[in-house]
Amino acid sequence: MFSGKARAYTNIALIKYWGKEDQELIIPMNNSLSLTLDAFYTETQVIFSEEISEDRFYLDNQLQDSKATVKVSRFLDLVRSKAHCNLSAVVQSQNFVPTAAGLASSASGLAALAGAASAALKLDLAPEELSRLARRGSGSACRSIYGGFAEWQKGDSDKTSHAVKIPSAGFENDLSMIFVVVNDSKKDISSRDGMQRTVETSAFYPGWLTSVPQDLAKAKKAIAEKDFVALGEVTEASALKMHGTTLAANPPFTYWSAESLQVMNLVRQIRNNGLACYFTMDAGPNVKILVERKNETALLQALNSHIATQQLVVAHAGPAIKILTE
Ligand SMILES: O=C(O)C[C@@](O)(CF)CCOP(=O)(O)OP(=O)(O)O
Repeated sequence: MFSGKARAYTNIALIKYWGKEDQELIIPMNNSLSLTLDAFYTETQVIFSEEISEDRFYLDNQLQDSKATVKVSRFLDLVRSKAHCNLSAVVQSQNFVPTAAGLASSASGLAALAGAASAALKLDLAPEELSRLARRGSGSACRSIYGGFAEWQKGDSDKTSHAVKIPSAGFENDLSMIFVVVNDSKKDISSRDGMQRTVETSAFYPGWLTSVPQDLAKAKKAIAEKDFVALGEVTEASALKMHGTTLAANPPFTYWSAESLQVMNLVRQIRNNGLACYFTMDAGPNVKILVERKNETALLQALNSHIATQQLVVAHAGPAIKILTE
């Protein structure tokens, strides 16, 4: 019996990953840059044993259906082949999110799975190798191996496509990210499906792709110079351009709801009133607001005086993945 456990934190991209060059290997079309956060994480335990006849996957103590289990099994096959092991496993994943409103991310889940499974089989992977493995589970998961700021270098092969930590002299500790949980009933299009449709059909996609390198350079310069306004501006621009591509997809779609737009407009209004804050958006209606930690309370007050219904969740910079001893 071989057991391993890991805790991995979610990350939010400031320069977005949106589109794959290789679906199977999950090689992206562009580099991306993220901030790992402390508010949401996943703890996963993996037990390989001769006693287990087939892979089983429990999420928050619920046995998952065959569709979800197959995805986990395919990922475990990667780990088993690296370890020359053919044992089946039980996977127990627990999402620690302050609200059930769909904030759990595949990034923390797949990163924790990669950490736990490789630890169980004593693969002893270096962070870069663990990032490569997590990438095979979900692209953004490769960034959750690191704490603080991480850059996913797209590379052009399984070996060269992984994230690296961005040196930041602790700038991440000057930041807060506030999640405005916008409850939206309509079924989201998964990021995997959304980006595939966009790459294949959107007239705006090439424009997005050509804009990423300079945005990435701006973001890295802003981090190096601890320039919050520059980082916020390029973060908001990256999100708007990424989401702009979905409007020109066929069929067109958007992840934004009416409430999302209201919150984005409120962020602009608060910023125009003199409080530096910037939003970003991913594959859902929730709005994430980047603010300097010293202005966190002022921003929460401004938000609370305008939006009563939504939930606000405050996050700060989070740590690297942690392999937990049994
Ligand atoms: O996180 C970002 O850079 C931007 C997004 O969140 C925008 F929605 C995409 C994340 O995509 P992911 O879930 O990693 O896709 P997978 O590789 O198909 O599993």
